[in-house]
Amino acid sequence: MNIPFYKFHGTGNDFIMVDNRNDVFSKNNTKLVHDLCHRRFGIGADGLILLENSEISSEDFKMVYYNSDGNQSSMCGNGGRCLVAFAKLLGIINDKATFTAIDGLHEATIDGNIVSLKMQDVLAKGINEEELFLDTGSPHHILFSEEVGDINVKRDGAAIRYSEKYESCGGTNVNFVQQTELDTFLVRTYERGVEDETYSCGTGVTAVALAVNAIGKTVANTINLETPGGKLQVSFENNDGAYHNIWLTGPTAKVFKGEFEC
Ligand SMILES: N[C@H](CCC[C@H](N)C(=O)O)C(=O)O
Repeated sequence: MNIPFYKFHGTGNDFIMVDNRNDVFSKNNTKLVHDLCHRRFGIGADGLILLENSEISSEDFKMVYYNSDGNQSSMCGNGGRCLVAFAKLLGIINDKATFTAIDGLHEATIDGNIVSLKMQDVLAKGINEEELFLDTGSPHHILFSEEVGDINVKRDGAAIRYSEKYESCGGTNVNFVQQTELDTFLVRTYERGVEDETYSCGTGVTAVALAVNAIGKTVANTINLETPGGKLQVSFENNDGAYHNIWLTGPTAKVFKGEFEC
């Protein structure tokens, strides 16, 4: 069977998008997803995302996310943003969306190629710079640096991702952060399940934005995150460490359409 796909990226975090409302995709075929995401022998992507019908009629669709290792994984912020753009292209939505992902319900808005995605609430009480870990739909360890450009992200990220500290919980993503202005931070991310640096990570920059506010590096509640793949913005409200009304905003792009056999 030939299955059509679209290739999208959100600030360089790139995905194979499949309209699976007719359940055409073999969802337990880890090898297929891995091979499709392979940068040399496949289409090439950080992940693969299925758009499916939601069991809840008031929702526009459901998101199923796979990392490029072929395994289903936790929430993907950039992938969620790209999925909203994909749903718009398919004519499923107009300028707003409500969908279910593995971490629950998400609202989103789209204006041109800019998608804003509402993230789940996060409790960031009592965190400190020495032990910065937040789960924003995916797990994120955060480290600060004077010069993120000098870091070997693949080597140093993997060391933390595979460390004993995170072994029992399936590992973590790792974000290296450099403050450049009061409300602006450079972020480089090692992604679990890609097992390499990605050009950006939506749940990662969300974790960074909440963390820098929670530990007092900024009092801003709209944070600019600059990643190798582009610029993202995270805005939020904070009630004594309980972060809510968290929105991840940034560009998305459709790169090409194709089809694969399976
Ligand atoms: N690799 C992540 C999921 C994708 C996160 C990232 N692509 C994003 O935009 O949030 C994990 O397995 O925890």
